[in-house]
Amino acid sequence: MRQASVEAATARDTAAALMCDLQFAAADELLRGAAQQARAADDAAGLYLILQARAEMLRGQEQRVEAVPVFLEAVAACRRAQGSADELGRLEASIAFTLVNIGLPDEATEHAAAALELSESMTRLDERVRALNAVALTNTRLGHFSSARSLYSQIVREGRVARGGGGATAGERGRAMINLGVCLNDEARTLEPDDPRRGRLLRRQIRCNRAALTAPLRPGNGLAALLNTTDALVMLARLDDASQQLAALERPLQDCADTELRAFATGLAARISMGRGDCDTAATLFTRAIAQFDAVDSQDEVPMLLEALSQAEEARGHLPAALAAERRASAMQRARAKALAETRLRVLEARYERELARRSAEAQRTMEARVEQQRAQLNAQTEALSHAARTDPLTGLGNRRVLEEVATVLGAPSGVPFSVALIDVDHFKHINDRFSHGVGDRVLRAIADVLRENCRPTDVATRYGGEEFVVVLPGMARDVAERVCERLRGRIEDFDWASIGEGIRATVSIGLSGDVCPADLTAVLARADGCLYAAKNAGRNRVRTDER
Ligand SMILES: Nc1nc2c(ncn2[C@@H]2O[C@H](COP(=O)(O)OP(=O)(O)OP(=O)(O)O)[C@@H](O)[C@H]2O)c(=O)[nH]1
Repeated sequence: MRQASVEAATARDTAAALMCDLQFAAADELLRGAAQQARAADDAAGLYLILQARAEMLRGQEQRVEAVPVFLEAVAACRRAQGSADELGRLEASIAFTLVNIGLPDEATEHAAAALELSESMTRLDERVRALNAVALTNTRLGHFSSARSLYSQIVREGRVARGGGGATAGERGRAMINLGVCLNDEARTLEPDDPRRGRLLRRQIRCNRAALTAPLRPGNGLAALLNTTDALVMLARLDDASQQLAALERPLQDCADTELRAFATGLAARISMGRGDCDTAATLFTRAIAQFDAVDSQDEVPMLLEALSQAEEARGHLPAALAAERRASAMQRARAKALAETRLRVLEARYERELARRSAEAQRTMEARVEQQRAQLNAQTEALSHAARTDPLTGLGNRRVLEEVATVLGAPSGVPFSVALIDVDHFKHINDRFSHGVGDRVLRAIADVLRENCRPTDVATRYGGEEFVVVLPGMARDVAERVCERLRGRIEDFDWASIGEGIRATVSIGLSGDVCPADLTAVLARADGCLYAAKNAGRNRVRTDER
């Protein structure tokens, strides 16, 4: 993960402190502002930090639908900031949990799949187990019971391996066992009462919840596990066992602050009475359970309880009450379907918006990459053209243009003396005429190689034209330059000319103009040319310098 800005980290910490003081509105405002700044500064890592904090806060505040777009943007920012598999997996799992809990398991599928894939490379076992839990829960809600069951078994196994590895993983393991119980119960509900698999699933559910109680659970989760067991006993028509278990839970339930759990227990007691044919008590208890759920505005169980109440009222001959319960159940179901459709629409809008943002960012990146590629091509072409324009194609040495550039640099009053050697191949016309123009070319290339190999990196050897070369020797006094020229001449004379062709021999004459500082290169070359003329006149294959 890239480094988040200090501002983003500070905003996140300040918001966390505000949340601790239950100042959620202030925390939300702070996080929104900080997110805006991180977006403007293109600080993906900071944006991820802030959005994750805000999404978790909204989720904690039961504002699950509002949390979805924030989570979606957080995961995009986390990807851009090259977040780790643990970080990304946590976010994907959170999105899946959130979508499942708002009743949209279909929408959760994509995120569950991402969490599953990331779980392979997650290094934190608690995060990995949490991600697998999210995937299994999504599968349960989609009715993919068998894959959910095998995932839960995997989580329980991994949790057991990591038993020494900390409470967080053990907690996830306990939660996985409870969720497995829910999964078994959901599957049992899809089967006919006389299906033998139903009994097997419910008995396994009971075993599973009892096993969950051996894991370190939050108090509410322990009670939920026991109530789920009671639920399975009721479904198995083991009413006495169910009743006994419920009686044992009476005290802990009274002490428990969770009204929903108490309402759930009342509903179970109602179903036990109903199973025993005591419709009067059942009707009273169903009505109480509904009131308890209504008191905490918890709607999930109510339509089912209303339908059960309607049956109880009908059985006791209270038809208007039966009808009223049925009407409210169907009104609630309609309202729930409508709310769900609206929620789905909002989630889809949020995803669509994110997709648009992703595409436009992608298009921008593609465009930038293309521009960059074209720029690189252009630079390479310019470089190649400039190299070609400055290079003699036959020998690969610099050409006259390079010499002109050197002249401009050396013409500046830098105080650095330099020497210039004008080198001319002796009787080159004769070589061409006797051996061919091709051999002449090879002789020129060989001389260029000798010059290249025997000059310092700071010296500039160029082909001046035809069979003439110029070597500029910066910072070199005449007497030293003369020795260098003598060496060059000797190396050329001693070159293995027979390697080019039988009978070939080539020498050069060199005119040297030395200790020039600063000077006009044209004038210097004219002086060197005078020296060259002298060398030729003196019999060739020799060096002549000026001012001697
Ligand atoms: N093979 C070949 N010959 C070239 C090239 N450029 C110039 N020449 C030839 O080089 C020869 C130069 O001849 P001259 O100027 O008469 O001088 P020279 O024969 O070297 O005699 P001196 O300089 O007096 O020793 C000409 O015949 C040109 O055609 C080239 O790129 N390749």
